[in-house]
Amino acid sequence: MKTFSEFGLEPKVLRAITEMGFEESTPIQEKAIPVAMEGRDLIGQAQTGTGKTAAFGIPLINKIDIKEERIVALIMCPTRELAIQVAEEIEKLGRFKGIRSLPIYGGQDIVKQIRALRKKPQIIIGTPGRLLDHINRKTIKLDDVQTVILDEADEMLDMGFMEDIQSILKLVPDERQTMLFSATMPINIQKLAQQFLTNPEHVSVIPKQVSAPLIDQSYIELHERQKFEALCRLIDMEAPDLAIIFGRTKRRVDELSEALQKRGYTAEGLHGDLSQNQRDNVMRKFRDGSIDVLVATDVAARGLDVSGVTHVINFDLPQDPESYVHRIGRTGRAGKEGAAYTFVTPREIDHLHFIEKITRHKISRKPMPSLAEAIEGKQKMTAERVLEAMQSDDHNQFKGLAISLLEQHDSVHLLAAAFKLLTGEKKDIEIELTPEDPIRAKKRRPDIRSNGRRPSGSYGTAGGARRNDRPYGGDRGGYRGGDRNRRDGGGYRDGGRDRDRGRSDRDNRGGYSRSSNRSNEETLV
Ligand SMILES: Nc1ncnc2c1ncn2[C@@H]1O[C@H](COP(=O)(O)OP(=O)(O)OP(=O)(O)O)[C@@H](O)[C@H]1O
Ligand SMILES: [Mg+2]
Repeated sequence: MKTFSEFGLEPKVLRAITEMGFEESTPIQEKAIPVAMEGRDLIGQAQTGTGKTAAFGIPLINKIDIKEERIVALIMCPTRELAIQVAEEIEKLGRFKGIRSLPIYGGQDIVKQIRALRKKPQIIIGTPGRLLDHINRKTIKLDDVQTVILDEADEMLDMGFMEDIQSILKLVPDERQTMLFSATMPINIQKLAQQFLTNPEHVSVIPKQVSAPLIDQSYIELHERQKFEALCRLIDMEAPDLAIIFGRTKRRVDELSEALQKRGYTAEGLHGDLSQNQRDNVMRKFRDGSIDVLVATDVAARGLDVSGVTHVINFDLPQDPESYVHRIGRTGRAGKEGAAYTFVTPREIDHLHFIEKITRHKISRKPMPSLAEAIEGKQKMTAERVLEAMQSDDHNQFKGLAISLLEQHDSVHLLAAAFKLLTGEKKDIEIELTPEDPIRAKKRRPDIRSNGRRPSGSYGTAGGARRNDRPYGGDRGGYRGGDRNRRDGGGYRDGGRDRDRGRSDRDNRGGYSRSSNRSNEETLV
């Protein structure tokens, strides 16, 4: 892997990269940065968690003239949380150069945004709905934009976003550099890219499977009514540091997070019907570890980078292979390992096989965790917590109590009772969730995933992409990040009260309707 000093970047940009703890470039960065620095349009595809943000962020920051007082670059993201996160990374990369960037997304006070826009940011990172709002109010002008980036391009160009993106890009001069990035590039992105890109270079780092290599993928076959018990057992057995649980609908997420709380887990839900304030709070708590379990709709499937996520659990099977790849990609990031579990009801098995086929990765079957395994996991966890607490000195105040209790009671009984309390055991609380309908297998012509040249079922690298000659699997060399504290939750702004108007409502809900699920839209994200 190349070190960043080999790209010919400005010293101030290099310094920012070093400060972020990046030592070597990742494969997509190594390939995309030089192409982007030539000013060419590009389509960049690489597995989840492999540094695509910096792959476009670094050349962008390097390129911008610091004296510029106009908006010269536009980054579009499908969700608010992602816009916030990308803005943070851009901010860090541009810190020493003094680049001014601004996130613009729905749910935040528009007046506040207008005030911030007066400071003449050079880069806007936004969600399409709110961007259009500003364009219509003439508070954002795109006449001087020279670089456009669509993060999660396939999602952005999905039917739900297409119209907005078209309206926005019409206002950007044709003489510009346009870059698309995503871990998944369905073949139809080609047609769409033709509209927006000029002679793009395809930069792809997808060895043979599109999902990230360090994720251990398994599924558990069970009935709908067994899911909640299985989930609790799985969490107990696996004792994740941080886990994201994906549910199909907002109602599902609400019910599930409430049920988990009742059973004593620190869980909260994230979906597009919450206020921006609530969404920000949930994300902040998850990033700083004050909740261990995030229950979310697909609003959290794309791009979110929270370090310490060891587990992703698909409580409901995702609608399509792309969603599967992105959901599980919330773990196993930046060279770390992760585990992904998917619950599948008997009627959904075909759909699971379809996902396996398209992603070209076998998902291994695991039995439903037994009660014994769950109890063992929980006990181990509790013992670890107690032993950890013993290492620190701040339990001295309890020593007197311990001595006096031990004089009166049997030590084994005493400790066992304390353990019981500590495990927060609340198994007797009855939980009932509203059942969800099973996902039906959708037969998709296999070749729409491929670039037309590869065998059916192959996951398309972007168009005529040059396949990476070197498998990426297991190569952790590219990641020797220092001790970057990603869980500081910094930069999460308080949401405003205003709601997006009409057309940006999708953005306000933070969700995105997929063309394939239109009829089912209410229940999605
Ligand atoms: N060169 C590098 N060295 C070490 N860590 C890096 C490097 N580049 C990026 N990272 C870190 O890797 C993590 C994942 O990066 P990023 O979010 O950009 O992934 P991504 O490819 O966009 O994933 P997704 O497809 O899920 O959006 C981030 O925490 C980022 O800071
Ligand atoms: Mg990303």
